Order: sequence, then structure tokens, then C-alpha cells
Amino acid sequence: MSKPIRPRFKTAVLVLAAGWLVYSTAVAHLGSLGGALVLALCVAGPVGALTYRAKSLRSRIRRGWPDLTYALGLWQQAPLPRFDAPYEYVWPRIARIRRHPGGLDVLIGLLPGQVPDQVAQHAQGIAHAWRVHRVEVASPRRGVVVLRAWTVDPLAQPFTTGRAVPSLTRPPLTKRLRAWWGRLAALARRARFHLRTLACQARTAAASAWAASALELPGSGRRPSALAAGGLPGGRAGGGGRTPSEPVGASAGWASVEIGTREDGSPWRLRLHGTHVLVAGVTGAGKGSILWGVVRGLLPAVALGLVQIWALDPKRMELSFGVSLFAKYACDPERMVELLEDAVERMQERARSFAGLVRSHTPTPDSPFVVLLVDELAFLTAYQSDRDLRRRAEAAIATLTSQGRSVGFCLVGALQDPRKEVMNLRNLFPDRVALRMDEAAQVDMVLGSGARDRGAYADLISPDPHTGAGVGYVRNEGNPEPVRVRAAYVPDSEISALVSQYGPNHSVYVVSSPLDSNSESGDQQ
Ligand SMILES: Nc1ncnc2c1ncn2[C@@H]1O[C@H](COP(=O)(O)OP(=O)(O)OP(=O)(O)O)[C@@H](O)[C@H]1O
Repeated sequence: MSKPIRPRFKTAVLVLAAGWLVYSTAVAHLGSLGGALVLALCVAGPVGALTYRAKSLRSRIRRGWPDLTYALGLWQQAPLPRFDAPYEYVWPRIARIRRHPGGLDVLIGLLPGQVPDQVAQHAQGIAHAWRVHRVEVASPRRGVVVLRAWTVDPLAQPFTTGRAVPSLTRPPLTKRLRAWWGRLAALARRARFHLRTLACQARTAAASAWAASALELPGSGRRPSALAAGGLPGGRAGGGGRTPSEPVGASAGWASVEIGTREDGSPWRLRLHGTHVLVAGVTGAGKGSILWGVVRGLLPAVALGLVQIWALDPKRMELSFGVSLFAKYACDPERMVELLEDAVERMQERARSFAGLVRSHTPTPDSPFVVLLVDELAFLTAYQSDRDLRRRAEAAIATLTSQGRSVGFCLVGALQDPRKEVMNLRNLFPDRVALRMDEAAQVDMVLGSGARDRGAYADLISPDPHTGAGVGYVRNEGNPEPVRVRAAYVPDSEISALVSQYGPNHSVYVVSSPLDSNSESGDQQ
């Protein structure tokens, strides 16, 4: 028993001796006031440290981990060294706790026979036990699980890229003061979040530079030319096989568009060229902000003639607001199906002309990148009472999504109900976004099996539009890990501004008018 006490005893004697030395020096030079100050510091220091230790999330996690793992059923019985030895239990140990910009990463070593899914299915219970906003589970390597605890929700505040719409009635002073205080607090939280992000990025960059120099890699710190050209999804400029001789399209951004923010504070760029995107969410989940984010991001390239946006708007309430921005627009069932079939025809014609000559499509005014926005896909595939129209629509959507991406056709479809009876073609969309969902099972229907267990709790997104609209989880083709994102809100005033800036500049071929149920065809300009 005496062995572990001895070093502590020595330390205590040394600390007391040092304290006495500091105290007597302070009394000798500053008198009794100096002595009182040193005494106050001596009391406040350890009390502060003990309080922090007791209250900090890090120490709460460490202290409560054995009990929590017991409650979650993650304990195992240790093998008995002798038949008469008492039973002993082991639990997955915390190897390390690291800071990340929005909270803590807790690195757990799994016990033999345990799999990450066993921990992942308790992510919610762990978040409640730790009193944090959310816990994500990832397994970066075999035998290890990282529990990413988010203490704050960086996406709780909505944002737009346009100007705020001024309120018509002036709220009372107390309300205004509270709103100002809320804004200040949110600003401080954002600043803190961004500072932490910067610090993390600097640390990561320093670590990779150090690792590269330690390994003496030639050209360390430089990206391979293929990546530097922006061909990666998520590259800030347009990509998709872009060559240095095509600066125009690159600056206008057609391969991907920035439509919001990811949970880690980085911009959320939605890849469009070379893929198709399915956006699912209940009514009011914010599908409109994604559709309008795509439109807003593509308009500079539309103005250059490199991109065409075709809009299918069965509700007549969403995309009709900016009808002059689209190369084609349809809102009644028959015209919408015709428009889809027209896209299929053009796609096949382009494929025939590319065959043997071009392997990847690069937009030019002669062969623009065509983005079809379909609001409420189920209207064509499930709710359509005309069986022939439904069959034609399904055939056209299936052909476009299975063959269109390599020849510069992208379908962005929105729908409310992701069940197979409603949308049996969802597997043909490589990239998918799950906004707020009604049921837990629907999350996996949209994002793929196991997405919810990996932390995509789309069914738990707040129904309050201020906190939850536009919030969702995105799963890209190359990365099965769902990423939490929030789309920027595109207010009506901004759509009007886009219409007046870009609307009259290019010719509009309206297939059917949003104001008229008797559809008509023809060139408007
Ligand atoms: N990104 C966002 N940030 C904040 N609020 C948003 C955002 N997107 C939408 N909202 C709010 O939520 C409301 C509903 O959004 P929206 O109409 O886009 O939902 P939806 O999913 O398209 O619904 P529906 O399927 O019924 O058309 C909007 O009126 C707006 O107030």
C-alpha cells in the first residue's frame, strides 16, 4: 500500500516547500498584501482545477465510461486464469480523447469479437449519457472505433447568401435586445467554431508536412496534377475532366455547386457533373432550398451557354417562381413526360456522336451540360393515374439515370416519400441527400443500408424550420459515411434578383406555362 503513496507524498512536500518559498518571498517584498495574494492563488488554483476536472466533458466521459459500457451491454467476461479464480469483466477501453472543432473525438479499442456496429447502435444512448448534441460513430481502422461527440450544433442557425428580408412590424425593445444578444452569442459561437477549425487544420497540415518530410517524399505538400485540376468532387472549381485550355467553364462552376455548409464548417458542394442526385424529405424539410441552391450555383455557367437547366414542376409552386431561368419548363404530366423523353433522345444522340471519339463529356455551348430538376418525382412515378404516362416516365427516368451521366446529363430529383412502392428507381441515383424523415427506416432507404447506425439521424431533425429546415445528411457515391449538412436558404427576394439578373439574358423555351393548365409549346423568344 505504501508504494503508490510515496511519490505523491514527495510531490506534496515539494509543492508545499515551493509554496512556502513563494509566500515568504511575496511577504518580504510586497508585505502582507502579497502574502494574502499568494494564499488566495494557492486556494483558487487547486479548487479551479478540481472543479474543471469534475465538470469537464473529457473527465465526465472517462469517469462514466465503465458504467456506461456496462449499461449498454458492452462488457465481456475475462477468461478465468484458474478454475477457482473470481469472475472478472472487461470493457472496451478509451485509448485517447482528442479535441475537434465542435467537441471531442473519443478513440475506443474494441474487445475481441466486438464490431463497430455494436457500439454504433448505442450512439444515441451515449449522446444522452454524455449530454452532448450528437455522437457519430466511425471506424478508421480495424479494432478501433471513434465516437465523435458534438457539444454544439454548428448548423442550428439558418443562413442565406442573400440579404435578410426586413420585418414589416417593429418588435418591442426587450424582444429586439434579446434578438441582438442571441445574434451576438451565435456570432461568438461561430467565431469560436471557425477558430477551432483553423487550429485543427493547421495542426493537421503541420503533421502531414512533418510526416512527408520524415519519409522524404519527393514533392511533398503538392497535389498530383489530376487532383489540382479540380477533377475531384468537392474541388472548389468545376472539374470532371477539365483541361487547362478551358478556363471559362471552370470559373463558372458546373461540375459541382456550393449550396450550403457541412457540419465541420467547410462548404457543402453538391456534385452534379457525372452523377445524379436524389433529395428526399418530408414536406417542409427544405427540398426547395437545395433545388434553388443548384439553380443559383449554375446560373453563371448557364449565362455562358455551358449549362442548361430543365425544370419539371408538378406542384407549380416551387420552380415556377423563376421560370425564365430555365431552358425548358414543364408542369403538366404529359408535357413533363415529353420533356423527359426529349432529354433521353438528346442524350442518346450525344452518346452516338461521342462514340469512339470522346470518353468524358466537357460542356461547350454546342454540347451543354443538361441538369434536369424534377420536383416531386413521385408525382410521375407513383401518383400518376395514367398508367401509360407513368410507364413512359419511369422508362425515361431509368434511361437518363443509368446512361446520362457520362454524356453530360444530370437528374436532380426531389421527393417526399422514399419507399420502394413510391420510388423504385432510387438505387440509380449515385448521390443522395436525406433531409428530415418521418421514420427511422426511411433513412436507410435513402442513404443505403446502415447509414442511420453510422449517425445519419434524419428522422430526429427538428421539425422547427428555423433549426431543422435544410438540414440533412448526404451520402456520396465514393464515401459511404453520411455527412451532416445544411443548405443555405434562398429567399424569394433572391430568386427575384436572380431572375432580373439572368432571366432575360437567355432564350426560354417554355414547354408548359405554370399559369395555364392547357399546356402549349413553342419558343418564347
Ligand atoms: N435552408 C433553409 N434554412 C432555413 N429555413 C428553410 C430552409 N429551407 C427552407 N426553409 C424554411 O422551410 C419552409 C419550407 O421549405 P420548402 O418549401 O423548401 O420545403 P419542401 O421540402 O420543399 O416542402 P414541400 O415538399 O412541401 O414543397 C420554407 O418556407 C422556409 O421558411
